[in-house]
Amino acid sequence: MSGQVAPAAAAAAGPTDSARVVVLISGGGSNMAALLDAQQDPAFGAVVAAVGADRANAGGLALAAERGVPTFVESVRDHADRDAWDRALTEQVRRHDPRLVVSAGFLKLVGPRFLAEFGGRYINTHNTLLPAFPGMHGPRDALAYGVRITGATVFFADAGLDSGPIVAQTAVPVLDGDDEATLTERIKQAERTQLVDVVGRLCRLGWSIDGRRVTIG
Ligand SMILES: Nc1nc2c(c(=O)[nH]1)N[C@@H](CN(C=O)c1ccc(C(=O)N[C@@H](CCC(=O)O)C(=O)O)cc1)CN2
Ligand SMILES: NCC(=O)N[C@@H]1O[C@H](COP(=O)([O-])[O-])[C@@H](O)[C@H]1O
Repeated sequence: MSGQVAPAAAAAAGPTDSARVVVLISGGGSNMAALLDAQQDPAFGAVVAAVGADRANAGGLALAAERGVPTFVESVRDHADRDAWDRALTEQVRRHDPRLVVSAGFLKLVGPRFLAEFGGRYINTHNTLLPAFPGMHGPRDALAYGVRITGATVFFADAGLDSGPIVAQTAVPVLDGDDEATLTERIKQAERTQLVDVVGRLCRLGWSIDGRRVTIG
């Protein structure tokens, strides 16, 4: 994965100059909500153009709609096969002409058609310090292993599972007495701060990817 994406307008003076971002979710969308809060500042440099989900009961959809953000749902079960779903998701996202696609708790692996169009400008936030503990249950797996430090990772997604080039990481301690819920929530606090920072910098300054090396600006 290599390539370069230019910054948004030199001085993103407001929403009309901000980079368009599509956010993909499957659940409550607290990371998505943090981006909606951040974009209230015109200097943020990004605006959430749409929020998509793989299921209609994703709680974040209602939250986005309440704030006037267009939403869409593409469920795998509504399509003949996974490739048809991949095509449909790609078309839905394309409609919103994003500079950047962000997934946060989006519980589907996107396929080759999506990556052909958005690879290199599709980031995901994951609630562990990759490459440790990829997949659906990061905090649970970290707790079970007994690590003392975990955290969250933002990376450019590729065809693998949580294996793409890393943009940023933030460390979070595992405390005595933690269970999956307390650790997951502590990670989320740091994760949201990191995601807002990374999305803002990517959109304001642009980025380049050379192999596994990501450079912002
Ligand atoms: N091509 C890629 N797509 C996605 C990636 C990625 O790295 N490459 N990251 C995920 C997010 N993610 C962890 O951060 C993740 C999401 C989903 C799964 C998974 O096993 N999903 C199953 C179905 C699970 C379900 O619906 O309950 C599946 O896709 O069949 C693992 C990791 C976002 N997409
Ligand atoms: N690897 C998949 C996965 O578990 N992702 C995790 O889902 C949460 C979504 O929270 P949110 O819906 O409150 O933003 C996030 O913490 C994210 O790291």
